[in-house]
Amino acid sequence: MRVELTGLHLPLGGVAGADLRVEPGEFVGLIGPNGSGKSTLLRSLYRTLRPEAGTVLVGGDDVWRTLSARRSAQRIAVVAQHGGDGFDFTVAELVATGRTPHRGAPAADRRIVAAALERVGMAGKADRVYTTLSGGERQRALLARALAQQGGVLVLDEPTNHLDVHAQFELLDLIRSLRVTALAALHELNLAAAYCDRLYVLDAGRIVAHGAPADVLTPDLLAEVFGVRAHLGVNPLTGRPNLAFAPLGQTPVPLTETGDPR
Ligand SMILES: Nc1ncnc2c1ncn2[C@@H]1O[C@H](COP(=O)(O)OP(=O)(O)OP(=O)(O)O)[C@@H](O)[C@H]1O
Repeated sequence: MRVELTGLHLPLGGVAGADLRVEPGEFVGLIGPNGSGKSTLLRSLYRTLRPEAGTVLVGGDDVWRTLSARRSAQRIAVVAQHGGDGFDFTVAELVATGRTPHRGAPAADRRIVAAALERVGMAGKADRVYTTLSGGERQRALLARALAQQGGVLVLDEPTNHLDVHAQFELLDLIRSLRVTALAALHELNLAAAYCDRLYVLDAGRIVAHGAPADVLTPDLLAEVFGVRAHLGVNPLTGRPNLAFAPLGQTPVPLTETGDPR
């Protein structure tokens, strides 16, 4: 299912004139500094912040003008930051809320919820109260709810928050394996480079670059947008782009021809 945001102006976050497209089955990362408008832009996609201008198409239909809230929730599942806070639901109850847009048969819904919990490795914690989970367990429960929703599009707002390094890989591997259309706001640029097919860079509400990670994550762009010095290399373990960072202005360490410090 394709996602197309065109000429998007939002009442918050300074998002002005944003164009963004996610092709069916693509995993696209949205990166940018704190406060650049990533969450705000995602909210317009999952129908919680109405655009002032522009269109949000999912599967060819306008989320705001054509689809009802229920129809759009059948297509778009969300793993938002703090998505389950404030509810004393058990994990199974929380995940079952992912079935709300479908109004399916209860027995079938229970099977879908159980399968989603199994998929994220949370089957053993189905009866725990959500608010008693660790940060990483909460992220898995929220992903299970999104899986249970069975939309063709997955929107994720910093899904690797609170996860240890192994759990980060596991979660992003899982998302890739779903082969859904996915758009994720990510802070960890090396994870974005390793997992995303393409990246969009937001700076003060404007999309300033997009493309393949190795084309986008240039030292010049990272200096301008994030205010850091960066070295773009290759992760010797994965062959994917790999960044090393230093504060702008710090004296560079002299390197040998192989890129090692002298
Ligand atoms: N409800 C709101 N009321 C007022 N300002 C808001 C609201 N929501 C967001 N903003 C502002 O819009 C800007 C963009 O916020 P947003 O949360 O989209 O940024 P972000 O790129 O996701 O940031 P972070 O990386 O820190 O999560 C910020 O300056 C924020 O304070």
